[in-house]
Amino acid sequence: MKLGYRIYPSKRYVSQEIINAYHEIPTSIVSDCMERLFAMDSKIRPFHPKPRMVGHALTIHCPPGDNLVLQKAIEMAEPGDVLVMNAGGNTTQAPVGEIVVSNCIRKGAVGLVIDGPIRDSDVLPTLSIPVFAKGVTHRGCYKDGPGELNVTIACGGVVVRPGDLIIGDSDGIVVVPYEEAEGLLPKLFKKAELEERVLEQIRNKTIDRTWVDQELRDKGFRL
Ligand SMILES: O=C([O-])CC(=O)C(=O)O
Repeated sequence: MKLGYRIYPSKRYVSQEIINAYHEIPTSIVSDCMERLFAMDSKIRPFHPKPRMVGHALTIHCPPGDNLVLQKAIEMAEPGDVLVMNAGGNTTQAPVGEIVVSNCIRKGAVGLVIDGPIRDSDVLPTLSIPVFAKGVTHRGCYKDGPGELNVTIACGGVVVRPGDLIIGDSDGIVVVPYEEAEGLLPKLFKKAELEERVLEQIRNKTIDRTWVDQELRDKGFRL
């Protein structure tokens, strides 16, 4: 297929059980458990009061200032998809507003992530799915193309492939490679339990903090 005009179906979906399990875990823990290498740019922020989101990536690659193939992506979207769009990092034209998000809701998508801005910023927080984006502008996009769907993209400094797991909350977005989604779960739950134990020890004042001085000494500090 001709570069710049590739449109592929996505056939990779993790199970609903895996999606449900990720709903229990904050992005901070997922990110820590992947060595903090899969975090999207923190400039991509939620524009929604309840931004918790877990779904499989439907990837979109549009030229800056254009959203023609995003319109096609909406019609290809399956329930549970997160539409993830490389908009070229352009923050002067918004590919996504109330009409796009309402159409995504019609298709059962669970969220959108754009390395560009939104518009209709008063309305988007009132809709039923979150949008993560880099800012706001009233200026809209053209619909001329070209563009690509379900190809490997970069978004917010992370590689995203069709079907990768996209997890979002108030802290931002983390991407779990499709092949790792199930295998990572035990590590995530173990870390979540560990953090809960530490917080309990802080609350009941039994926390052991001797490791701080030990770590400093190991690094050559003279205390
Ligand atoms: O359709 C578009 O170009 C984006 C937009 O304005 C909307 O979603 O409301």
